[in-house]
Amino acid sequence: MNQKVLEELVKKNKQYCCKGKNADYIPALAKINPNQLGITLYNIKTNETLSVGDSSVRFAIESISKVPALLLAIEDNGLSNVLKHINTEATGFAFNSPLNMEINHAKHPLNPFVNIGAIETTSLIKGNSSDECYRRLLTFIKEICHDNTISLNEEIYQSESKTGDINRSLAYYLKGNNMLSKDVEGVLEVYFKQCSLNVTTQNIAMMASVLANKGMKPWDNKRLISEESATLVKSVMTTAGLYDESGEFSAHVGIPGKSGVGGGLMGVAPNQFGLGIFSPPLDSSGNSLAGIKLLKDVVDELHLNIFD
Ligand SMILES: NC(=O)CC[C@H](N)C(=O)O
Repeated sequence: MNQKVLEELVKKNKQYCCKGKNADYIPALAKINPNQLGITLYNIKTNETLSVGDSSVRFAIESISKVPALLLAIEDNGLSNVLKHINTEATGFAFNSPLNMEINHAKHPLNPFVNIGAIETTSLIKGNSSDECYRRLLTFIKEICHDNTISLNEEIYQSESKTGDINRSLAYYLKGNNMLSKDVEGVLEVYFKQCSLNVTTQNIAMMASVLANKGMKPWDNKRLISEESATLVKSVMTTAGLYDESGEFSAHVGIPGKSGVGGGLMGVAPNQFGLGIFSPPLDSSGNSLAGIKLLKDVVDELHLNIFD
């Protein structure tokens, strides 16, 4: 694919920005300009980057941070220990639903990519204080995104924290059922901060390229995560990366994906590309509406569907 083809696809899909709605349960996200669409493709074979549209705009990573948090928790504890705390079942429920825990009287959160499982995941990151856990996660995110300038969006963090009572209820549920070993407010501080990091589509494409490249950073060929954890994470992204829209996404787009309510969307084309997309207006499941349409067009154009 060349620049011109990608520009055409962005132009074609820009019309969908007005069909979705910015997240507003985090008030700071409601204020973001909705008329934005950007994409970055990172080719892991040639190390070339292709970017079009609003690809250097910084936006809140939100739930895409659940991927690096899980990867770091696995690096810290080993995969089998993490899986003693969190299952990998696709839940089919909204990302913040308490049903992600309660169904089947589960003894663990059902999935690391819905909020209750993500809070549990964050609690598994090692550190002597919540600040140290956050710093370690930030360092890891800078490394996997190949960008040392990634930092906290203070306004979004304050907004998340002030309005985060559903997440608080999920964390207290975990604590009350002896599933959270750390203090609730400390874990939530790390979780709200990880969601409030400012990233670009370039950053997301780089992170996706490490997963596409079986855990090796394609830009320097050094291993960052184990192949085993890259494989596991891609699989969970395929079944649960887009919450209650994951089945539709897999059926119609056909690559591992992970979304965030800031409008970000990560796509992984194994052994080929890392993809990062940004467009703030969301569909009813909380996923970037124009972002999914654009990703589908790119996947079709490049024949990346893993089920083909
Ligand atoms: N789906 C999302 O991106 C949700 C992340 C957001 N910070 C929340 O916890 O509600």
